[in-house]
Amino acid sequence: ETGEVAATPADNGAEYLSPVTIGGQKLNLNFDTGSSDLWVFSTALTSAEIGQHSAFNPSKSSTYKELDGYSFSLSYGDGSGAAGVVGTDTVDIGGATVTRQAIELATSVSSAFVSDADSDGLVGLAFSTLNSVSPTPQKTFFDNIMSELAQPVFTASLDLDGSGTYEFGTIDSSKFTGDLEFTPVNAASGFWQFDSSCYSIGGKTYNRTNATPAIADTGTSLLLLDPEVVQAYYSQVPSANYDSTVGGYTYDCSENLPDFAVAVGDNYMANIPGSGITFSPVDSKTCFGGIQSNSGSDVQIFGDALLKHHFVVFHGESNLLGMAAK
Ligand SMILES: O[C@H]1CN[C@@H](c2nc(-c3ccc(C(F)(F)F)cc3)no2)C1
Repeated sequence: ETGEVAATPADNGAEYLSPVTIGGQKLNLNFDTGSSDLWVFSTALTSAEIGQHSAFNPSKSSTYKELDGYSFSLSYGDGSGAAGVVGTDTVDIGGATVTRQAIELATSVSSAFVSDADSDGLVGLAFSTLNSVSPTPQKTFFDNIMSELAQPVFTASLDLDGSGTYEFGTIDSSKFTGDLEFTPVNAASGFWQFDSSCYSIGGKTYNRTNATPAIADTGTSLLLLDPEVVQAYYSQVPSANYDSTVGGYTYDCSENLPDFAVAVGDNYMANIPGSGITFSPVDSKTCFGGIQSNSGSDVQIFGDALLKHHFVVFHGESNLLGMAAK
């Protein structure tokens, strides 16, 4: 079995959404390799909360089964969150289908999700150990389907031009160039976590002692690195400075930015060309960088700002992360 869906940029490229059919109802969901809950807007929300979203209506699905007394409550890195009830239903992602997938129906969502009008919820693709359902944590879609897949993998090939895809069960070699390099993942963290101990700026490589590990997180827009790395990068950008009003490093959009690369394990340097560093404009002449600080937290977050330049393989059986240029 295999499945393939488009990954379409939304929210000015801050996220990528893919169509998922649940109990015959189609929703546009954010595939998030940094969390492990599949949750959706539901008709239990108020019409003000639902707004332009598609909301799952359990009473309209002939295959939905409530998990009596089960609930979930989630909060994301940026303080947003959702909470509600849990059931199972048939979930189809581009043809890859799980018949009894736990789906988490939001009965409350934070304002940021209400105003993020394009996303109808999330598909968590980190490890099931991080699932938030009480009293019994539930398995992710990938965990449920892995044994049925032609290969126990899913891949992310994100692209701002709208050509991006998520695929389950196959590695499409037409989607990358050069070698696919695999790195061991520390699944005990619950994340797709690996070591990253060097980086390069404008082609000059720097080795690091006690670098914090990194995670591959398709649900994070930016590349959130240790402060010393971020300061080193923007020290090479004359007009760059930390602007607390926007909460990050900004610079003149006219700057000729140096290339940046960061290690994924011991045998892959993931490069971002200087022309691909900017995340968004702040005003007519100032730009906000895709490289920002993780504020000294104990993990570096390799989000879409990095991942969209690469073909990424998440190998569930051998806990490996594969990276290739494209
Ligand atoms: O928690 C970590 C797991 N992956 C990261 C993640 N963050 C979100 C998110 C999506 C949409 C929104 C909102 F719509 F703006 F509310 C907020 C957060 N989705 O994955 C962070």
